[in-house]
Amino acid sequence: MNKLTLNVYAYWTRSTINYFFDFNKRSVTTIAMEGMRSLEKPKVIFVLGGPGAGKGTQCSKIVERFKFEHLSAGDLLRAERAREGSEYGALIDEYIRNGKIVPVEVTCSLLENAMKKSSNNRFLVDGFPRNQDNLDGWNRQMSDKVDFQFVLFFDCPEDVCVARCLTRGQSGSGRLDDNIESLKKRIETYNNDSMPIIKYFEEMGKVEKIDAKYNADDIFTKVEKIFYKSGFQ
Ligand SMILES: Nc1ncnc2c1ncn2[C@@H]1O[C@H](COP(=O)(O)OP(=O)(O)O)[C@@H](O)[C@H]1O
Ligand SMILES: O=c1ccn([C@@H]2O[C@H](COP(=O)(O)OP(=O)(O)O)[C@@H](O)[C@H]2O)c(=O)[nH]1
Repeated sequence: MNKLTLNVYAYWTRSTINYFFDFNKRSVTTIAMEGMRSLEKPKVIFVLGGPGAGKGTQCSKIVERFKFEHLSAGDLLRAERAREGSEYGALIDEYIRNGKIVPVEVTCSLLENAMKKSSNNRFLVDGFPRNQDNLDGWNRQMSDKVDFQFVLFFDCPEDVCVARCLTRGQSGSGRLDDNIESLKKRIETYNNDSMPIIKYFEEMGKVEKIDAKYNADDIFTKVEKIFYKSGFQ
């Protein structure tokens, strides 16, 4: 056997050994972890608060810091409304303009599909559940499939909410409902239909409430503390 053949042989032997070691290392640690993670139910946090309370703004910060996936029920509905051929486009349009809450079958399916598509197992469900129909539908379709954590509630005075939404509308949000007529209806829906849901979770000791009238960075400092306390890194 000449020197070149010997080197090729040695190289091949080393590569083969390395391959099996790497494979075995992956199989005991990574594959087991991947397997365990896929068996775990996804963790879900509901993010609630009035229109313009800052839910979306804080969710973006949480995504960056804690690697959650942000599922805004409102954004999912707006995307479905805009989807060509959607059978729910006109219905969603009518509900959003009037600050009414879309039937849960539509919203819950959009949320479930988005969760199925994701490889993440931590979700911020933003702007849902907003009324008893939402909560009942979620309990029927989703509650067994997820590991619900708590409600993150951004408590914000009405006048601050209205001012923020109007500014958002004037700075080109393109939203049909960031105008004073729709806002009056959204606030009414929030007080009549969404507040009782927040109270229900509060009675279960499942609400983390944050005063949301301050600036976004100060609010996030409080949000961070809640997430650390709840075991998220
Ligand atoms: N803490 C805050 N202070 C002032 N403006 C804010 C704050 N949080 C969000 N905003 C602004 O108010 C508007 C509504 O915020 P957003 O996060 O979209 O609220 P929500 O998702 O609750 O409707 C946006 O234009 C956003 O930039
Ligand atoms: O679960 C949901 C979430 C939103 N919406 C509709 O979408 C609008 C906008 O909701 P979003 O959360 O995007 O905005 P917010 O009012 O909190 O600023 C609401 O007024 C509802 O008409 C709904 O019907 N069901």
